[in-house]
Amino acid sequence: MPDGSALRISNLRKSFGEHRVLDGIDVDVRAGEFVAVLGANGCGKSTALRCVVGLERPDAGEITVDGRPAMVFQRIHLVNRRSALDNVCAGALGRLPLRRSLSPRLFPRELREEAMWCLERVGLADHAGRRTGRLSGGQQQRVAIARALCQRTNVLLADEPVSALDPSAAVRISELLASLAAEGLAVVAVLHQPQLAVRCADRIVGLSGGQVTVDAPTGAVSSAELDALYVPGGVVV
Ligand SMILES: Nc1ncnc2c1ncn2[C@@H]1O[C@H](COP(=O)(O)OP(=O)(O)OP(=O)(O)O)[C@@H](O)[C@H]1O
Repeated sequence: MPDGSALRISNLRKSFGEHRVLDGIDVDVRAGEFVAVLGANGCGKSTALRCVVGLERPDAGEITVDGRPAMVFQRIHLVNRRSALDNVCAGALGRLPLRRSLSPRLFPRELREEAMWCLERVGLADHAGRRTGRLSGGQQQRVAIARALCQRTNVLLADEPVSALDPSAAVRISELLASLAAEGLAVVAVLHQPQLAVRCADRIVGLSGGQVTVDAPTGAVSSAELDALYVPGGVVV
Protein backbone atom coordinates (compact mmCIF):
# COMPACT_ATOMS: atom_id res chain seq x y z
CA MET A 1 0.00 0.00 0.00
CA PRO A 2 1.63 3.20 -1.18
CA ASP A 3 1.17 5.57 1.78
CA GLY A 4 2.83 3.49 4.56
CA SER A 5 -0.50 2.10 5.68
CA ALA A 6 -0.35 -1.64 6.42
CA LEU A 7 -4.00 -2.17 7.34
CA ARG A 8 -6.94 0.00 6.38
CA ILE A 9 -10.45 -0.70 7.60
CA SER A 10 -13.13 1.52 6.09
CA ASN A 11 -16.77 1.68 7.10
CA LEU A 12 -16.77 -1.90 8.41
CA ARG A 13 -20.25 -3.12 9.30
CA LYS A 14 -21.23 -6.43 10.80
CA SER A 15 -24.45 -7.66 12.40
CA PHE A 16 -25.42 -11.01 13.82
CA GLY A 17 -29.11 -11.27 13.06
CA GLU A 18 -30.72 -8.11 14.45
CA HIS A 19 -27.68 -7.37 16.60
CA ARG A 20 -25.59 -4.66 14.97
CA VAL A 21 -22.08 -5.17 16.35
CA LEU A 22 -19.93 -2.99 14.07
CA ASP A 23 -21.62 0.10 12.76
CA GLY A 24 -19.10 1.70 10.43
CA ILE A 25 -15.57 1.19 11.78
CA ASP A 26 -12.65 3.13 10.29
CA VAL A 27 -9.12 2.27 11.38
CA ASP A 28 -5.81 2.86 9.66
CA VAL A 29 -2.64 1.17 10.94
CA ARG A 30 0.79 2.02 9.63
CA ALA A 31 3.83 -0.24 9.39
CA GLY A 32 5.82 0.07 12.61
CA GLU A 33 2.82 0.98 14.72
CA PHE A 34 1.42 -0.88 17.74
CA VAL A 35 -2.29 -0.19 18.07
CA ALA A 36 -4.15 -1.40 21.16
CA VAL A 37 -7.88 -2.00 20.73
CA LEU A 38 -9.88 -1.41 23.88
CA GLY A 39 -13.55 -1.61 24.76
CA ALA A 40 -16.10 -3.31 26.98
CA ASN A 41 -17.03 -6.98 26.69
CA GLY A 42 -19.12 -7.60 23.60
CA CYS A 43 -18.34 -4.28 21.88
CA GLY A 44 -17.05 -6.06 18.80
CA LYS A 45 -13.25 -6.09 19.17
CA SER A 46 -12.86 -9.76 18.23
CA THR A 47 -15.44 -9.47 15.47
CA ALA A 48 -13.43 -6.66 13.89
CA LEU A 49 -10.20 -8.67 13.98
CA ARG A 50 -11.98 -11.79 12.74
CA CYS A 51 -13.28 -9.80 9.77
CA VAL A 52 -9.71 -8.73 8.96
CA VAL A 53 -8.42 -12.33 8.85
CA GLY A 54 -11.48 -13.65 7.04
CA LEU A 55 -12.99 -15.64 9.92
CA GLU A 56 -16.11 -13.46 9.66
CA ARG A 57 -17.65 -12.04 6.51
CA PRO A 58 -18.35 -8.30 6.83
CA ASP A 59 -21.79 -7.02 5.81
CA ALA A 60 -20.22 -3.91 4.31
CA GLY A 61 -17.01 -1.97 4.22
CA GLU A 62 -13.56 -2.40 2.87
CA ILE A 63 -10.48 -4.02 4.42
CA THR A 64 -7.11 -3.58 2.75
CA VAL A 65 -4.06 -5.41 4.11
CA ASP A 66 -0.43 -5.26 3.06
CA GLY A 67 0.03 -9.00 2.40
CA ARG A 68 -1.72 -11.59 4.51
CA PRO A 69 -2.34 -10.89 8.19
CA ALA A 70 -1.43 -13.41 10.88
CA MET A 71 -3.33 -13.75 14.12
CA VAL A 72 -2.60 -15.00 17.63
CA PHE A 73 -5.29 -15.73 20.19
CA GLN A 74 -5.80 -15.82 23.94
CA ARG A 75 -6.09 -19.61 23.80
CA ILE A 76 -2.79 -20.67 22.38
CA HIS A 77 -3.33 -23.38 19.81
CA LEU A 78 -0.04 -25.27 19.78
CA VAL A 79 0.70 -28.96 19.42
CA ASN A 80 1.87 -29.62 22.97
CA ARG A 81 3.83 -32.79 22.26
CA ARG A 82 5.83 -31.12 19.50
CA SER A 83 8.86 -28.90 19.98
CA ALA A 84 8.66 -25.13 19.90
CA LEU A 85 10.59 -25.23 16.61
CA ASP A 86 8.14 -27.66 14.97
CA ASN A 87 5.23 -25.50 16.06
CA VAL A 88 6.84 -22.40 14.59
CA CYS A 89 7.59 -24.25 11.33
CA ALA A 90 3.87 -25.00 11.15
CA GLY A 91 3.30 -21.30 10.52
CA ALA A 92 4.77 -21.84 7.07
CA LEU A 93 2.65 -24.87 6.14
CA GLY A 94 0.56 -22.87 3.71
CA ARG A 95 3.72 -22.21 1.71
CA LEU A 96 5.02 -25.81 1.63
CA PRO A 97 4.20 -28.48 -0.90
CA LEU A 98 1.77 -30.92 0.74
CA ARG A 99 4.36 -33.76 0.77
CA ARG A 100 6.72 -31.64 2.88
CA SER A 101 4.04 -30.53 5.32
CA LEU A 102 2.95 -34.04 6.28
CA SER A 103 5.75 -34.71 8.74
CA PRO A 104 7.99 -32.35 10.72
CA ARG A 105 10.92 -34.57 9.68
CA LEU A 106 10.38 -33.32 6.13
CA PHE A 107 10.50 -29.64 7.01
CA PRO A 108 13.26 -28.22 4.79
CA ARG A 109 16.42 -26.94 6.44
CA GLU A 110 15.77 -23.37 5.26
CA LEU A 111 12.40 -23.43 6.98
CA ARG A 112 13.94 -24.66 10.23
CA GLU A 113 16.48 -21.84 10.03
CA GLU A 114 13.74 -19.31 9.41
CA ALA A 115 11.70 -20.71 12.31
CA MET A 116 14.78 -20.49 14.52
CA TRP A 117 15.15 -16.83 13.58
CA CYS A 118 11.48 -16.27 14.50
CA LEU A 119 12.12 -17.89 17.89
CA GLU A 120 15.13 -15.63 18.34
CA ARG A 121 12.96 -12.58 17.63
CA VAL A 122 10.62 -13.57 20.46
CA GLY A 123 13.52 -14.38 22.81
CA LEU A 124 12.97 -18.13 22.87
CA ALA A 125 15.80 -19.60 20.78
CA ASP A 126 17.09 -21.42 23.86
CA HIS A 127 13.84 -23.39 24.07
CA ALA A 128 13.58 -24.41 20.42
CA GLY A 129 13.86 -28.12 21.17
CA ARG A 130 11.50 -28.21 24.15
CA ARG A 131 7.98 -29.57 23.90
CA THR A 132 5.58 -26.66 24.04
CA GLY A 133 3.45 -28.47 26.61
CA ARG A 134 6.35 -28.06 29.04
CA LEU A 135 6.64 -24.29 28.53
CA SER A 136 5.01 -21.60 30.68
CA GLY A 137 1.93 -19.75 29.41
CA GLY A 138 4.04 -16.71 28.53
CA GLN A 139 6.57 -18.86 26.68
CA GLN A 140 3.78 -20.63 24.80
CA GLN A 141 2.38 -17.27 23.71
CA ARG A 142 5.87 -16.37 22.45
CA VAL A 143 5.88 -19.58 20.40
CA ALA A 144 2.48 -18.65 18.97
CA ILE A 145 3.80 -15.20 18.05
CA ALA A 146 6.90 -16.77 16.46
CA ARG A 147 4.62 -19.08 14.47
CA ALA A 148 2.73 -16.02 13.23
CA LEU A 149 6.04 -14.38 12.27
CA CYS A 150 6.92 -17.53 10.31
CA GLN A 151 3.92 -16.74 8.11
CA ARG A 152 6.05 -13.79 6.89
CA THR A 153 3.31 -11.38 7.69
CA ASN A 154 3.50 -7.59 7.75
CA VAL A 155 0.38 -7.32 9.92
CA LEU A 156 0.18 -9.15 13.24
CA LEU A 157 -3.21 -9.27 14.94
CA ALA A 158 -3.51 -10.44 18.53
CA ASP A 159 -6.87 -11.12 20.16
CA GLU A 160 -6.44 -10.84 23.93
CA PRO A 161 -2.91 -12.27 23.77
CA VAL A 162 -2.23 -11.65 27.46
CA SER A 163 -5.60 -12.33 29.08
CA ALA A 164 -4.53 -15.78 30.28
CA LEU A 165 -1.15 -14.64 31.58
CA ASP A 166 -0.01 -13.41 34.98
CA PRO A 167 0.66 -9.66 35.23
CA SER A 168 4.40 -9.78 34.69
CA ALA A 169 4.15 -12.18 31.73
CA ALA A 170 1.42 -9.90 30.33
CA VAL A 171 3.78 -6.93 30.48
CA ARG A 172 6.60 -8.88 28.85
CA ILE A 173 4.39 -10.09 25.99
CA SER A 174 3.02 -6.57 25.47
CA GLU A 175 6.58 -5.24 25.38
CA LEU A 176 7.47 -7.95 22.86
CA LEU A 177 4.60 -6.80 20.63
CA ALA A 178 5.87 -3.24 20.95
CA SER A 179 9.39 -4.32 19.97
CA LEU A 180 8.07 -6.21 16.93
CA ALA A 181 6.26 -3.05 15.88
CA ALA A 182 9.46 -1.09 16.37
CA GLU A 183 11.10 -3.53 13.93
CA GLY A 184 8.51 -2.55 11.31
CA LEU A 185 5.48 -4.79 11.77
CA ALA A 186 2.00 -3.35 12.06
CA VAL A 187 0.65 -4.79 15.31
CA VAL A 188 -2.98 -4.65 16.42
CA ALA A 189 -3.77 -6.18 19.80
CA VAL A 190 -7.04 -6.41 21.69
CA LEU A 191 -6.20 -5.76 25.32
CA HIS A 192 -8.39 -5.79 28.38
CA GLN A 193 -5.94 -3.83 30.51
CA PRO A 194 -5.94 -0.10 29.60
CA GLN A 195 -2.83 0.41 31.72
CA LEU A 196 -0.93 -2.08 29.54
CA ALA A 197 -2.09 -0.28 26.42
CA VAL A 198 -0.94 3.03 27.85
CA ARG A 199 2.40 1.52 28.80
CA CYS A 200 3.20 -0.31 25.55
CA ALA A 201 1.08 0.79 22.58
CA ASP A 202 1.69 3.72 20.24
CA ARG A 203 -1.98 4.35 19.66
CA ILE A 204 -5.27 3.46 21.28
CA VAL A 205 -8.41 2.64 19.35
CA GLY A 206 -11.50 2.39 21.53
CA LEU A 207 -14.75 0.82 20.42
CA SER A 208 -18.12 1.62 21.90
CA GLY A 209 -21.64 1.33 20.53
CA GLY A 210 -20.32 -0.30 17.36
CA GLN A 211 -18.13 2.69 16.52
CA VAL A 212 -14.64 3.98 17.05
CA THR A 213 -14.97 6.53 19.85
CA VAL A 214 -11.26 6.89 20.64
CA ASP A 215 -8.43 6.93 18.11
CA ALA A 216 -5.36 8.82 19.27
CA PRO A 217 -1.71 8.44 20.20
CA THR A 218 -1.45 6.80 23.61
CA GLY A 219 -0.19 9.93 25.35
CA ALA A 220 -3.13 11.96 24.07
CA VAL A 221 -5.85 9.71 25.51
CA SER A 222 -7.20 10.88 28.86
CA SER A 223 -8.18 8.53 31.66
CA ALA A 224 -11.74 9.88 31.35
CA GLU A 225 -11.81 8.78 27.71
CA LEU A 226 -10.52 5.34 28.71
CA ASP A 227 -13.08 5.07 31.52
CA ALA A 228 -15.88 6.01 29.12
CA LEU A 229 -15.12 2.94 27.02
CA TYR A 230 -16.25 0.76 29.92
CA VAL A 231 -19.37 2.73 30.87
CA PRO A 232 -22.64 1.41 29.39
CA GLY A 233 -23.48 3.70 26.48
CA GLY A 234 -19.95 5.09 26.48
CA VAL A 235 -20.86 8.14 28.55
CA VAL A 236 -18.89 9.29 31.57
CA VAL A 237 -21.13 9.66 34.63
N1 LIG B 1 -20.92 -15.93 15.56
C1 LIG B 1 -21.69 -15.14 16.30
N2 LIG B 1 -23.02 -15.29 16.29
C2 LIG B 1 -23.83 -14.46 17.00
N3 LIG B 1 -23.38 -13.46 17.76
C3 LIG B 1 -22.05 -13.27 17.82
C4 LIG B 1 -21.14 -14.10 17.09
N4 LIG B 1 -19.88 -13.66 17.34
C5 LIG B 1 -20.00 -12.63 18.17
N5 LIG B 1 -21.29 -12.39 18.47
C6 LIG B 1 -21.80 -11.33 19.33
O1 LIG B 1 -21.26 -10.11 18.87
C7 LIG B 1 -20.95 -9.27 19.96
C8 LIG B 1 -19.52 -8.86 19.86
O2 LIG B 1 -18.71 -10.00 20.12
P1 LIG B 1 -17.12 -9.89 20.16
O3 LIG B 1 -16.61 -11.22 20.55
O4 LIG B 1 -16.64 -9.30 18.90
O5 LIG B 1 -16.93 -8.84 21.32
P2 LIG B 1 -15.59 -8.46 22.10
O6 LIG B 1 -15.55 -6.98 22.17
O7 LIG B 1 -14.42 -9.13 21.49
O8 LIG B 1 -15.91 -9.06 23.53
P3 LIG B 1 -14.99 -9.63 24.70
O9 LIG B 1 -14.24 -8.47 25.25
O10 LIG B 1 -15.94 -10.19 25.68
O11 LIG B 1 -14.10 -10.68 24.09
C9 LIG B 1 -21.30 -10.05 21.22
O12 LIG B 1 -22.57 -9.66 21.66
C10 LIG B 1 -21.31 -11.47 20.76
O13 LIG B 1 -22.20 -12.25 21.53
